[in-house]
Amino acid sequence: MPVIEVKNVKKYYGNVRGVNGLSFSVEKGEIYGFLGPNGAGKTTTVKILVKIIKDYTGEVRVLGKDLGEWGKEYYNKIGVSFEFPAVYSRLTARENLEFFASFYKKHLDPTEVLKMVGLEEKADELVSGFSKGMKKKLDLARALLPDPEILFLDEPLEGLDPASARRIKDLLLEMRKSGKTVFLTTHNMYVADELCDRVAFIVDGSIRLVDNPGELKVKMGKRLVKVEYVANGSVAVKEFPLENIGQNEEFLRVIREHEVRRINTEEPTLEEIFLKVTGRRLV
Ligand SMILES: Nc1ncnc2c1ncn2[C@@H]1O[C@H](COP(=O)(O)OP(=O)(O)OP(=O)(O)O)[C@@H](O)[C@H]1O
Repeated sequence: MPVIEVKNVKKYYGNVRGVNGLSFSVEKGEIYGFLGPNGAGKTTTVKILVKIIKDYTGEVRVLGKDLGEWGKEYYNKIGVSFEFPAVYSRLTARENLEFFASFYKKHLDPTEVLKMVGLEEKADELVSGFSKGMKKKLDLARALLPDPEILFLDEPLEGLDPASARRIKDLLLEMRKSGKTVFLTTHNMYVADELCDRVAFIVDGSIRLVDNPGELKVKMGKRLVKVEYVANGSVAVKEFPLENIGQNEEFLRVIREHEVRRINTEEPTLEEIFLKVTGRRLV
């Protein structure tokens, strides 16, 4: 069942295209990655979905209702964390969450949420002394407070050290298991590849391609088998198409007649696919 349905959405800032003819849908319980070059329209899309931008044309339905029909209760159903953390420096981490919690009728326990993002030991420290990564984690904690059905995250792992990033990735995977939906934007292809059930490539304000990262690699790349073997006393390398490898006479000859050192299958990375689809460089 789709929780987000976007049909032919357009938003212009004067003459400047934000998004133009954007259509996609996100299923309940998936981690959906929105990928695209700078200026493609990712932030514009998220701003439309969280009701910051209202003057768009086209149809947007979230959790079964037209976006225009949702009132304040919408913010009990969604959690939003943008690239730049929206937290107060003069309060402690716990005070921040208690403050934001006061806006909700129902919310998770701030101490629990701090534990979820790995900030329990910093709970009573002032945010003014927090690093960029700690603020990012606190902002995610803030987004988690209403126990939202859908989480909108802009570059959720930006600035996190590897251990923190792992913890947040596991948290997002756990949320998915419990039926929550995560909509994230990122420029990090490894993050997208590891976390996302589907990725959408947005170019010039509309979607160019949507698929599962694993499927994409099979479809977009010619999969090759690379064989390293010893010939005349030195190591040689040959590549063969993976398709029907068992019937490939040349491949069979090489592995029968030589000492084989290594056989690898190679597939394109999501980064290579991104560059192919968008025709641009990663920034
Ligand atoms: N407030 C605004 N006023 C005018 N133009 C804007 C405004 N916000 C965005 N734009 C323009 O709309 C286009 C899409 O921008 P958007 O921020 O949605 O892209 P993005 O995909 O999020 O890019 P990035 O990866 O750099 O964050 C860009 O050309 C941008 O300059």
